[in-house]
Amino acid sequence: MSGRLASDYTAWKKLQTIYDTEKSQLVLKDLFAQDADRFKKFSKEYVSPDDPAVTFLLDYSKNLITEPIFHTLLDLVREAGVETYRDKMFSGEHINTSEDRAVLHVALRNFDEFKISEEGVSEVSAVLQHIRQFTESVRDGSWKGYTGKSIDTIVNIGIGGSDLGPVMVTEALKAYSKRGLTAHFVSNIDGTHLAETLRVCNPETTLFIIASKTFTTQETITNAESAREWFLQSAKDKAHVAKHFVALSTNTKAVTAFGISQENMFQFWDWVGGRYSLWSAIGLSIALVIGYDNFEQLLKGAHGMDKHFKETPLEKNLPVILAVIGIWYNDFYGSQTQLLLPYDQYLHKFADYFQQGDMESNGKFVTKGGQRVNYETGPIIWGAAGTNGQHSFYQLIHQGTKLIPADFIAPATTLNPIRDSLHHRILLSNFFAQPEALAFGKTEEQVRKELGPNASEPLIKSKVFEGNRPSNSIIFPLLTPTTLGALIALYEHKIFVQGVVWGINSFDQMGVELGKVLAKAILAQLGKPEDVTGHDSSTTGLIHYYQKYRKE
Ligand SMILES: O=P(O)(O)OC[C@H]1O[C@H](O)[C@@H](O)[C@@H](O)[C@@H]1O
Repeated sequence: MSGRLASDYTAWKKLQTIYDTEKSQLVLKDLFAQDADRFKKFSKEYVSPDDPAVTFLLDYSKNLITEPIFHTLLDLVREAGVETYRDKMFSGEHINTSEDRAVLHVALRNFDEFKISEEGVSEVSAVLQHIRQFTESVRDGSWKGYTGKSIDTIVNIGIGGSDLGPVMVTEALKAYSKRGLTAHFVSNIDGTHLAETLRVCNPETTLFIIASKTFTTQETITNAESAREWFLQSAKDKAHVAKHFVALSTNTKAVTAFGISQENMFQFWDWVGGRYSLWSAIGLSIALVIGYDNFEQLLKGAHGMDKHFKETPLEKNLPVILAVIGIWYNDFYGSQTQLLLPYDQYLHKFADYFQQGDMESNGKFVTKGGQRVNYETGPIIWGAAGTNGQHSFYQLIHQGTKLIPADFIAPATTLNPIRDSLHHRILLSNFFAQPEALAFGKTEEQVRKELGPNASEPLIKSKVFEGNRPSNSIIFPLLTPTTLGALIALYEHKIFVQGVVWGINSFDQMGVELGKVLAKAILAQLGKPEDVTGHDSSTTGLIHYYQKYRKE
């Protein structure tokens, strides 16, 4: 975030030379054969500084690295000033320079430990209390709807950062959720999303949570207005809106203009980025579903990781380790993508969540200093829950032509030990087998032996696995709110470290603007063909085609 080009750093140049000269020797099979201690050297156990029960193991030994490479990568982190920028973030400096804002999601889960003086920080605990009171009254049934019935359904209306975190976490912590309270999430402007949700809602017992940092996002405001219209068809009296609509926002004026009173508004601040906001009032739906105490555990788990990130030397600092390994593939091996593969059905939205978290943060081609980078920045994030991915895209990661680094993530024990944990043992056997297969493959010689002398040459070749495909493995005892908090914060800080090394601003999102502006202009032209002006022939042709069929 110094704004310097990463490729100008001495360590970067050194890494390039190492890559050019040593690449052919970086063979996992040999690296493991040469060093019996490789796993010991390249794995670390995280134990939360706050709670020894929050722990996981990161095994990064199946990466195309040696000790000198690892240390040169850490030199790069040092040279880029990551430690200084980390401390600036924690102290509330305005490191989001393009928007002149602090970046303080760590203040939302701080519980008064780090001293941060920024406007709003002192209000965090009051908002948490507000969340506690409100969630308790909804969950114990004392919050009543307009006909005196308790709430049994919540609908979070929000998009991007005001949707993805709550969706991911409520799915991940479903086992901790209150039965009898159903949560829906409406994000898409496509009327289908709202219509299909409202079909299963009862206006007397439904609470709408309008989640929008800016309270100006077209999708969210339109969905919220339509939900209010639907609600009033039954409730009739506008005064009833207060019992069924609450807002999560930084924009008090727009919230009150919408008709939601200030006491039903849960505040947050401009130093909370949308994709880092699940820890703020945006997490209200999470607290409603899993209860306030579990929500607080989630925050505490993240806080433990914040402390680890802030206080641990670089060579033992887990977000730093993940970040540098990612940089090694992204910038020297030319890998375009990064897989996130949780072997846990509860984490099936983890990759979706970090698509925004990582790609909106680090998908930038200009440094903070305004220079076009001459290297790759943020990777494409994708993934699916194991074992589903194995029956879908794993063919390509095993035998395709691309190098795709993968993070495998799994709990050692399951929250659903059906048939004496048989399912879980099968799941974990796959979690252990896949990184092994990727790393060590299967040689032509092995295939020949297996198939016998009559096998055809093409068949033999098609069954060879070249191996040498890298991965990290993360294994933790059980998926709990605290462990989940720590895992999310681990990846958040990894994104931070990479952004600093690449010299970009990980905390703005200018790239989502242009499409929005064009859509607004086009919306005004959709009526008549003669109104469609100022576009290329392709866009004009597409709109004209639509106009032949439009009914409304
Ligand atoms: O919460 P809001 O203000 O509705 O924004 C929703 C989303 O809008 C845009 O896509 C971006 O700015 C995202 O970062 C943000 O999360």
